[in-house]
Amino acid sequence: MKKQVKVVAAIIENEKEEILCALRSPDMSIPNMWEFPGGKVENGESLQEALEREIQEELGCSIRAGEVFNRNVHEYDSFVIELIAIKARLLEGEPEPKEHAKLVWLKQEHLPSLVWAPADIPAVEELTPSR
Ligand SMILES: Nc1nc2c([nH]c(=O)n2[C@H]2C[C@H](O)[C@@H](COP(=O)(O)OP(=O)(O)OP(=O)(O)O)O2)c(=O)[nH]1
Repeated sequence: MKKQVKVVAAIIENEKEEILCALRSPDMSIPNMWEFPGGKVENGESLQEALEREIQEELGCSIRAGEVFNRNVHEYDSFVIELIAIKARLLEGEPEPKEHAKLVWLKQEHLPSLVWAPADIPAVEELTPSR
């Protein structure tokens, strides 16, 4: 059976109504694809705790994680991911790409212009206005 992972990902919006998008670096798994920053939930953590920890580690800023926005189960070649996208707001600091190749802030309608990790497509579609 394929390994199962539970991953939380942050949908962080700034005051210009732009959303933070992160490019996975060539040496990460699922390389060179865009994602919402986050990572795996560890044993004993709530979804919100996991997300707040991952963002501090990866982007060096603090957030407050809010409600779940989208949940999607996606089967990759070597594992199955449950991706849980959670709305979050910045509390302190500016996001810095400590592990990612690049960070960009994009308006919701421009999100589909990026090449997203396949597991993220439902969350991107839910965020994107239909016209
Ligand atoms: N963080 C994040 N990971 C995603 C998204 N979409 C998606 O398919 N993934 C995949 C990529 C990775 O295989 C996995 C998350 O692992 P990770 O490497 O970012 O998290 P981590 O820091 O906890 O993992 P590790 O390197 O310590 O093992 O989920 C997404 O939107 N955000």
